[in-house]
Amino acid sequence: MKLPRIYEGLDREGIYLEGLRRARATVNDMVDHNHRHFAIMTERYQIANASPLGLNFLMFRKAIELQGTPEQQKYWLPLIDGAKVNGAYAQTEVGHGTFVRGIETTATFNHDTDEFILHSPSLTSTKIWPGGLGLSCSHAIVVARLKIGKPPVDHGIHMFLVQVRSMEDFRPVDGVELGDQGMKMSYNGTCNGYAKFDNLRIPRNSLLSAHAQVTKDGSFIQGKIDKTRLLKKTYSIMLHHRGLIPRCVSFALAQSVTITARYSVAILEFKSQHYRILALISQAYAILFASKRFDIQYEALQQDESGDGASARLPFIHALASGLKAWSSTVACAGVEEARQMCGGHGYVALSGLPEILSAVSASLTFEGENYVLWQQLGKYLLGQLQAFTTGIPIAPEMGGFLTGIEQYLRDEKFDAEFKDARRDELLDASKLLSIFLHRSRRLLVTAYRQFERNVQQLHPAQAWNRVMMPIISAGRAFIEYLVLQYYKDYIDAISTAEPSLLPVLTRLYSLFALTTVINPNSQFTSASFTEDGTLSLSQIHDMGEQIDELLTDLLPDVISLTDAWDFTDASLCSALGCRDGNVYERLMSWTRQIPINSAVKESNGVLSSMWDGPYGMEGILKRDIEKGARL
Ligand SMILES: Cc1cc2nc3c(=O)[nH]c(=O)nc-3n(C[C@H](O)[C@H](O)[C@H](O)COP(=O)(O)OP(=O)(O)OC[C@H]3O[C@@H](n4cnc5c(N)ncnc54)[C@H](O)[C@@H]3O)c2cc1C
Repeated sequence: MKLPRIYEGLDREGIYLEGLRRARATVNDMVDHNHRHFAIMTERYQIANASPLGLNFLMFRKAIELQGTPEQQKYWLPLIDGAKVNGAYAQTEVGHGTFVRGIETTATFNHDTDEFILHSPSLTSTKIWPGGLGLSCSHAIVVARLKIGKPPVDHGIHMFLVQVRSMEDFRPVDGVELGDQGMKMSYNGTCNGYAKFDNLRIPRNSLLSAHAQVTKDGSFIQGKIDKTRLLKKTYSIMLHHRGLIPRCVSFALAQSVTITARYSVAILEFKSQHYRILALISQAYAILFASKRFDIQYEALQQDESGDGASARLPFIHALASGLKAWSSTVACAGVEEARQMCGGHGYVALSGLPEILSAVSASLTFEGENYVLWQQLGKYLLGQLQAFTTGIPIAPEMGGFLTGIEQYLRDEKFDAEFKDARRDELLDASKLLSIFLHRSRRLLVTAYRQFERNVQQLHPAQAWNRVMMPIISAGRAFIEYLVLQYYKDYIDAISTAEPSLLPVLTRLYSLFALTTVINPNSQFTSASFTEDGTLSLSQIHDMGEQIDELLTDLLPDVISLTDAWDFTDASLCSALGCRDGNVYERLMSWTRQIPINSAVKESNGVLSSMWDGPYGMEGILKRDIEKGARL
């Protein structure tokens, strides 16, 4: 029962060096054995940007793959794959995160020297947050405004591949100030950092030039690639990274429920524990199945070379990636926190592994598109599709099934929904459950659409949008929950022939996921949004509660198999509470005794000498002169 090394060094430098040690081990493994296992997730199943060498294979490589010329790719990709360079992706600035169009860093072409001058013109233009940039990166993709001519003409935002440290001694090159951001909620094994450029000269071929080039004479040439392919390539980087998040957060949630299930074996009979663990397990599976479906659609888009097909698909996939990312990270983050609470005080201690998983997953609410901004991107798409539908403009093929039938909602007709008078036992039927989610999603979309249409007659569109933002976000969330349930159902349908033995448990889990989304003790909005129009009755909600109870009883014997099925190793969980052998208390106390501060105390007869007689030690407090006459 040896204490994992990550708990040994608790100073900033120690934690970073531990992160680097682990990163080196995984990268060496990839290079030596020619695989890509850790290119997306670390050995602890965190998104690879948690590692100081992670963004090299993730964002740095992808940017060159999609935005570099064949020559640039030929030169750089082998260096990346062989870990001969370590790259970061530097887009965010102190003053500009979500608002990418506001980026201030400039790359001005200098005709005389055939170079760009990379410069941070203000405090707010300082690059901040790039993973690995603080201490570990030799290179970075820097997103900057391209300027050419006298007076300079702004050609918009472009990507530049920039060397930021010497390959000899790893010092920052002249003209770049680099630094670490210090301790964060999590991600402390890497060095998210800042970079300030002071007229740094970089060669003309630093511009990633697949789609736009600057010639020696300073001409700006847009690539000949057609508009759809250009859009596809530009969006692909974002879609790729955004699309990875559901998969990664499903693992984070699954890790937490695995730890909590193993910790809870003796207390699973408590209904609240029983309810919470199984609801969370069902969510982890729902996110995983949805992410698999997204991967298939993303891959199909990549393979689709036809102009029309790809251009029709792209907006849907973009909206899907935004919504799935926002939904899955929100659900996973709340779920990991719930799992932590379920372990009581032990879940709060670092040795449980849960605080690290929680704080890491909470970063995914913010990066790759802040969630509330992403909900709006989805909302914009949905409102646009509904408007197209109502005015007879062709809609995306993926939206056909959803929008066909929405006329009833637009006409305010009474609903004869197929679930309207569904009896108690019918409320477990997969198709009926799906139709409940479809109804709610269509209804909320029409509500938001109407409110927007009303407001936009009196206000500027941006003001109207702002006023209706919350209903739009609710409509987006309901749409994603409907899709996730649809994907879950498709997955079960597919598995019914491939793995029929899994069908009963996965079907129950599906129903539990759906019903606990409707009846969510933690969210009044959720239940209300299913019932407020009266189509689903209160007595049906009561029946759902009873069905949940029965599902919980049926699923109880499967809790451990459902979490073991993720097959996490003890080493990847790093949890005193969650090892496979279930030896919780013995391991917790064994690891606690091995924490360096406790070892030091033990070696000096049970007292940490610096705390007793050091400059601010306890001795000075307890043995201070007591004022005459004072009472203790
Ligand atoms: C762990 C971590 C790693 C990161 N790694 C990288 C990296 O490798 N490279 C990189 O370039 N960046 C990285 N980032 C930065 C990240 O991409 C940004 O933090 C993110 O884009 C959000 O931008 P911001 O921090 O400026 O927040 P803001 O966008 O300013 O958000 C602040 C608040 O304003 C709200 N808001 C903003 N715009 C709108 C709007 N239009 N409508 C409604 N509300 C709005 C948001 O909802 C939020 O509540 C990382 C961040 C984290 C936390």
